[in-house]
Amino acid sequence: MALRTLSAKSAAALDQELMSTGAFSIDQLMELAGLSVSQAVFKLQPLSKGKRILVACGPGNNGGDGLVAARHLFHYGYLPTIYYPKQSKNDLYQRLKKQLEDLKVPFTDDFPSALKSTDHIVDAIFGFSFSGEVREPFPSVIEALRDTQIPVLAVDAPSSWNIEDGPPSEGPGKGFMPEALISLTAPKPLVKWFKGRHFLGGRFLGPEVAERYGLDVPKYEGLDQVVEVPVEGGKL
Ligand SMILES: NC(=O)C1=CN([C@@H]2O[C@H](COP(=O)(O)OP(=O)(O)OC[C@H]3O[C@@H](n4cnc5c(N)ncnc54)[C@H](O)[C@@H]3O)[C@@H](O)[C@H]2O)[C@H](O)CC1
Ligand SMILES: [K+]
Repeated sequence: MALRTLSAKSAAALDQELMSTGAFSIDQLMELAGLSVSQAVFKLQPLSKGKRILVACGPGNNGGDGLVAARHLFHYGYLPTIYYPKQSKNDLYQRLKKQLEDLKVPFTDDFPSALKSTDHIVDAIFGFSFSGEVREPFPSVIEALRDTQIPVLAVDAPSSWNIEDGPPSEGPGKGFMPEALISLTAPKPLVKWFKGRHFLGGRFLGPEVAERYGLDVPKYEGLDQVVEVPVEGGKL
C-alpha cells in the first residue's frame, strides 16, 4: 500500500509545529534531512560505483539539505562538488557553506562542465515551497537534469514539479523524471506521478504527531535514517 501523502501546506505547518511546540530547531531538522539524503545516495551509489557526486543546491531549505548531505558524503569517502548559484546570506546557510569550504569541498559555477565529470547528481534545488515557472538561473539547470544520462536523486520533489499536481506540462521540467526520490518526513502528493526508486527519510517523527497529521511511519532497519518505500501502483 502506498504511504499517505502530505500537502505542501501541511508539510510547512508540520515543520512549524516541530520548531515551536515540538522544540526542534531548523538546524536539527535540516541536519536530519541532509543525513537521510546522504544515506539514500549511499544506497543508490555505493562508493565502488563511483565517488563523484554533484550536489545542485537551490536558495531555500531544500538547498540547505543538499549542503548538509554533501558534508556527510565527504566523510563517507565521496567526492562531492557543489553547484550553489543563489546563495542566501542567512547565517545557517553561510555556516553550512563554511563547513564545506573547510573540508575543501569544491564549489562550481559551471553546471554543464560539472555534469560531465560526475557519477551521480543530487537535485536539492526546490522542495515543497516551489511554485510558478522556474526563474533564472535555474531553467537551463533543470533542462540539463532532464536530459542527462547520469542518475539523479531528487530531494523531497523533482525540482520544477508542482507539489500537488506533479510533473509540469510545459517548461524546462517537462519530461524530467529522476531515477530516485527521497521524500522528507512524508511523501508529497506529487509521488503519485513518480516512477523510480522512492525513499523516505524522517526517522524522528513521533507516533503522536504522525497520527495527528495522518502519516505512516514505516519500519526503518538497523541504524538507517532512510527506508525504501513503494511508489503508487508500483512493487518493491
Ligand atoms: N521536516 C523536514 O522534512 C524538513 C525539510 N526541509 C526541506 O525544506 C524544503 C522546503 O524549504 P523552503 O525553504 O520552504 O523552500 P524550497 O527550498 O522548496 O524553495 C524556496 C526557495 O526557492 C525559491 N523559489 C520558489 N519558486 C521558485 C521558482 N519558480 N523559480 C525560482 N526560485 C523559486 C524561493 O524564492 C525560495 O528562495 C523541503 O522541501 C525540504 O527539502 C528542511 O530542511 C527542514 C526539515
Ligand atoms: K529537489
